[in-house]
Amino acid sequence: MDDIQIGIIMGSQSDWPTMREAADILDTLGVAHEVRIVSAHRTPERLWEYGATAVDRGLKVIIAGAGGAAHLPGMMASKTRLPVIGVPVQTKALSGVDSLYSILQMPRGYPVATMAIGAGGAANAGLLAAEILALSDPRLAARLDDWRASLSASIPETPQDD
Ligand SMILES: Nc1c(C(=O)O)ncn1[C@@H]1O[C@H](COP(=O)(O)O)[C@@H](O)[C@H]1O
Repeated sequence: MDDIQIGIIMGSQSDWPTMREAADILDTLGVAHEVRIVSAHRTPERLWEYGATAVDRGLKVIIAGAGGAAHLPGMMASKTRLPVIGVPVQTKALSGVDSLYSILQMPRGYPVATMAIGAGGAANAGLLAAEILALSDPRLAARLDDWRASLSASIPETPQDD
């Protein structure tokens, strides 16, 4: 794998079962990435440092997952001009709708590309990050094309009995 260009961050250890879906798809596509716990609420200095150094460290895309009052993706978008892809983590109390709205409703000027709630959203975050890198990486683009073709090929034309 090449230099690390994608950072996956999450608000808590408890987000990892969801966010590892993003890491898994990047592993499958051969895209180097790092994974960190960073919380706007609990580790604000860590968030500030991560955002302030992200460009100089060579990151190209940040995937940020958080649940509930999910300020992490938006605060990271405030701190770096790198594209931030937000993943709303499912919550017990409000099923992740709280996370979704927290991440989605950014003020004009600081966008967060917001995925679906939960594991599917995390996997799509990994894919979207890879698609962004593939714009300037033909070999990754070819791997993505292959991955998409094999997904299509795995879908039967008719429903099967169990
Ligand atoms: N939303 C945030 C932020 C943040 O946005 O900075 N930091 C932690 N959290 C979220 O709190 C939830 C519960 O965390 P715990 O399980 O650690 O209590 C997690 O989903 C995390 O993303």
